[in-house]
Amino acid sequence: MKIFDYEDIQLVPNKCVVKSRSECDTSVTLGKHSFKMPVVPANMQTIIDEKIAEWLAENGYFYIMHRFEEDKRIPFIERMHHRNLIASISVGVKDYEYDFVRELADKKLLPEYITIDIAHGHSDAVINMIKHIKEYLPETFVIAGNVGTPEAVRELENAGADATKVGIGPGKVCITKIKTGFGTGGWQLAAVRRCSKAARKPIIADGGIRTHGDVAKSIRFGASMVMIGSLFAGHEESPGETKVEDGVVYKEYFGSASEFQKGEKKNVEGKKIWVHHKGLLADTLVEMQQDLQSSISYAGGRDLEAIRKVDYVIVKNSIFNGDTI
Ligand SMILES: NC(=O)C1=CN([C@@H]2O[C@H](COP(=O)(O)OP(=O)(O)OC[C@H]3O[C@@H](n4cnc5c(N)ncnc54)[C@H](OP(=O)(O)O)[C@@H]3O)[C@@H](O)[C@H]2O)C=CC1
Ligand SMILES: Nc1nc2c(ncn2[C@@H]2O[C@H](COP(=O)(O)O)[C@@H](O)[C@H]2O)c(=O)[nH]1
Repeated sequence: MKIFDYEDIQLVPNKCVVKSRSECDTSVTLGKHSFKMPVVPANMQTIIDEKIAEWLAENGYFYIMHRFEEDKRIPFIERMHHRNLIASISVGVKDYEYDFVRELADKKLLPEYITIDIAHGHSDAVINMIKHIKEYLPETFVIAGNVGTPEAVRELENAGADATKVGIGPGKVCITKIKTGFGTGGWQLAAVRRCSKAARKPIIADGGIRTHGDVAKSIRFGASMVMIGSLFAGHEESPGETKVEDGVVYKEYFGSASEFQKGEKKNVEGKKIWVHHKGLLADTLVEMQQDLQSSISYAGGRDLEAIRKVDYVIVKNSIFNGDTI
């Protein structure tokens, strides 16, 4: 098994076939809908809120609303549908989530996307929830995760998942790899590759993206979509606290399994960091899209398909993907 991570890989350029990078098409289709870019902000409370979700949907980006304000989910779906926007929400696997899915069906509120958002997705808990959603909301596109192995991808797909999310422990505010010794931290890109070879449906690479070039690398190794937390943290619009130290503005970014999210110190597998204020999210998205257009031109093509076929070299290996403890 070849083991590597984002920082270990360089993609090898091909002859350019476009006159301008602006000709390169970064759009992607997931389920019945197409989006501007194969990128989705992480469904975390310091990355997305309803305002950002609405803005992303209005502007042609994929989004997944987090699941940490449970009571707001139904009014959110109603508001999005009232405006003819896609509703994309998250659920957990606790008993009350089964009732929630039934309530959606009873009210004929059919979200276009539901993401089952659990740390260890290769479990009967997730398999049963996939089947439950498919029974009550058969038209909804179900994203299930998180997993880190081909076996898990196949099992969740067989249970009815329309896409699986790959990444156990590569996240910037993740401490799973340190606290449990398990996961894809340090070899996330190789795990994406292994999983995508087994997959019959789309894979979402989740966690460990540290540069815009990592999006192209994820696509090269089989991802259809890339979930990103830290690169989207710290923007003007980002939810969460702001602090100023020595004239420098910081914003908080915390893990969904951190004490800050959970409100208690139980099974903590996430931490909080302060990131530099980065300006407007819209500007970062534009820059990311331009960089991806450039990646497509280096791949010698006009759309994302070109990236999937490029050669690559492994330049080094490190287990922390640029992170420190
Ligand atoms: N991608 C990643 O690497 C990780 C992501 N996270 C994020 O943190 C949030 C909280 O996740 P999670 O704790 O799963 O959600 P929940 O708190 O909803 O717990 C999920 C359920 O699964 C049970 N469970 C059994 N084994 C595990 C395990 N190893 N890890 C987690 N739950 C387990 C839990 O019981 P009990 O609590 O009693 O064990 C609980 O009933 C999610 O948003 C998730 O995406 C968290 C860690 C890793
Ligand atoms: N182990 C943990 N992983 C977490 C936690 N909260 C979120 N996450 C995962 O991280 C990615 C974002 O990664 P990034 O490198 O882009 O910042 C996110 O989508 C989750 O899968 C957590 O508390 N612990």
